[in-house]
Amino acid sequence: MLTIHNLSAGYGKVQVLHGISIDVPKGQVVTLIGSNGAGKTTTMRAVSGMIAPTGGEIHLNGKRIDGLEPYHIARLGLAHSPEGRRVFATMSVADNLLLGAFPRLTGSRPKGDVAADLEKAMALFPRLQERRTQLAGTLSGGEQQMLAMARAVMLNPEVVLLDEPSMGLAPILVDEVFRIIERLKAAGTTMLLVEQFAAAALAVADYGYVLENGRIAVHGRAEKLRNDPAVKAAYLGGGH
Ligand SMILES: Nc1ncnc2c1ncn2[C@@H]1O[C@H](COP(=O)(O)OP(=O)(O)OP(=O)(O)O)[C@@H](O)[C@H]1O
Repeated sequence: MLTIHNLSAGYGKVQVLHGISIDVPKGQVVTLIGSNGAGKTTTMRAVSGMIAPTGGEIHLNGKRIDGLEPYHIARLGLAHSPEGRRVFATMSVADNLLLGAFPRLTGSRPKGDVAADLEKAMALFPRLQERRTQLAGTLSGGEQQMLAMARAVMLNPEVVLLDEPSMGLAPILVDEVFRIIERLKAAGTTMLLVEQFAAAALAVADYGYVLENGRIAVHGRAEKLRNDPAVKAAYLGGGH
């Protein structure tokens, strides 16, 4: 579904990713783990077109997407729920969600029934349903994070990139975020997940990649990585 081949990317003269390859098969959850600064967010940004890759190829559903503009990549079915809850603070919860469907309305993909999808998203995220007319800027951090995830789902995406969905959340909300990821997975959503809680990410994922200094150090079935002594020692100590 999503294949990243030999991807290099960075910021100006600073090269962050040095030829990484990742495969995200249809209907699976793949997690990318690594320490701060390893390049996880940079990978997500390169895939969704927020930064231009300097090398390699990215294919979505067989179509080459590297070098395309972000709106074009979104129209092709790739939704990015970015780090840091980028919601539209002065718009209502419902309007934020409808904006998530905007690439569908402007693109060549089938429009589908946006109103029905809005209700589906509300059912998946009951907290948002309770606050649907409230301005997004007045939501708590956890609720804003859920709004960013729900907005990504409104695209009816082929693939969702979830960047640190649990960042800064109280433990009870972290559990809720992982429950929602489980539900999305059960509904057949294909996801690439970046998470600080590597153990929880590997518990929900089918496959994992460990990124170290912009290179893939290890990859394998999630269960295998969870039992790998080196991965355990470096990434699975404590945490969620
Ligand atoms: N906008 C930017 N301009 C310049 N350098 C950047 C920018 N964003 C990130 N970097 C640098 O790129 C490197 C990789 O950052 P990235 O955010 O991809 O790491 P990460 O693995 O997601 O870590 P974290 O969990 O801390 O977000 C870091 O050295 C970081 O300082």
